[in-house]
Amino acid sequence: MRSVLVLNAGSSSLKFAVFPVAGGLADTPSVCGLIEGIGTAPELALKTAAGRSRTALPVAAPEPDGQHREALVHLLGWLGENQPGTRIAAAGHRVVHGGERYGAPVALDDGVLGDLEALVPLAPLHQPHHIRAMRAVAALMPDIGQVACFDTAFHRTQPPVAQTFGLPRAMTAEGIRRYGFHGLSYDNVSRRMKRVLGERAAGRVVICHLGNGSSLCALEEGRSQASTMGFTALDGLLMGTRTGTLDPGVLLYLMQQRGMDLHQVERLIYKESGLLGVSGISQDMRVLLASDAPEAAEALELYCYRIARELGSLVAAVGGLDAVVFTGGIGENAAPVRARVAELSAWAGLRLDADANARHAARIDAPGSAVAVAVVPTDEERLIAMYTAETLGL
Ligand SMILES: Nc1ncnc2c1ncn2[C@@H]1O[C@H](COP(=O)(O)OP(=O)(O)O)[C@@H](O)[C@H]1O
Ligand SMILES: CC(=O)OP(=O)(O)O
Ligand SMILES: [Mg+2]
Repeated sequence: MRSVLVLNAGSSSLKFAVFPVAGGLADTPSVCGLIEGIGTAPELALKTAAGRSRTALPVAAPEPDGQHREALVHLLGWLGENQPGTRIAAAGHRVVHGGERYGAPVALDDGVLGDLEALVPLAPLHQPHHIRAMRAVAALMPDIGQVACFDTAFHRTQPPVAQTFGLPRAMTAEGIRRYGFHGLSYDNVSRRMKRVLGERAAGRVVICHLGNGSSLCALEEGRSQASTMGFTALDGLLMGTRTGTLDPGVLLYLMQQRGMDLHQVERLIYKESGLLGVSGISQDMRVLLASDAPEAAEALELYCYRIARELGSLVAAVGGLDAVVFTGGIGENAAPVRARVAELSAWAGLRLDADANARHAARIDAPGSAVAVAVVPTDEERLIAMYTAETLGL
């Protein structure tokens, strides 16, 4: 069956989903999963109608480009053997940074690839891996079309005041401004939240995308008005390994007084901080929630406190609050995080139904809560498949 292959390539993982397109785009993928541990001990984890499985993958190439290509070769080989009817007609990619130029999905060519490469310094944790996956697909399946779908695109509707730093205006004109990320997730959730929120979906809504990377987005009439992430995916909330908002004076201090160089600072703020750095235990929310260590509790409290403070800032940006939506691996699954954020945001009118929250129900606000609170699982892959099929006219 003609299908779209959706790829979301990260530093050590390749998430994928295959959506049949014959007779219209399927709602659910025929198969999805991820290859994780690329660079260490790669494993293919799959979800199909038949159930779940995990298989270790032999990978020989020493360098990351080669390993990503091998991971893709394994995936395509596996699809050929186990989903024999599947014919990949196109590939759609999640791309974290689209810069100033890309406000909508785009068919890939050498010019676009060059532009995306120029944005690598703005998203070092993500962008190089997307480009590797695109090159690997081009080498292995030269005849299929590829589409890049951008995390930044959804935020184009923000007013200039929400996009501007207090820098000299020439720098703003050069594109040094707030872009915002997780846009594919916000786009997808905003399309589906009406079912759960009714009329409030068109009001002032804050979506909390809480995953390994975490951010908030304030929407009005389903359009992005402000977000906690800025020029890069470092800004805003505390994350798995990223600091979130940090007084820039700390960076000057570390470089001037401690002699840290650029690479050390980059590693510190992207990879060694956040939940991992504060707890000293793990970046994984499941591990922290299960831990009795006071350091884990401190990291959790800081994570929730930062969300609640930023939520207050977004309420100010849109002048009120009608609904809050939780999504992402943490937002969808970590009831204690939702409970604590709601408790700290009681002033804004949030009150949770403890049982509904514990069950991860679609609506978790208590009767009489001034603000509606919902849990809406995000599905970035389905949206990428849709944009890919639309862009290529499949
Ligand atoms: N059942 C769960 N309870 C609590 N946290 C969870 C659960 N499942 C996943 N998570 C957390 O979700 C986070 C990953 O979120 P995800 O959206 O998959 O991240 P990303 O897409 O950025 O890799 C991890 O911190 C993980 O611990
Ligand atoms: C933009 C971003 O932070 O993405 P992720 O959550 O996948 O790391
Ligand atoms: Mg994610």
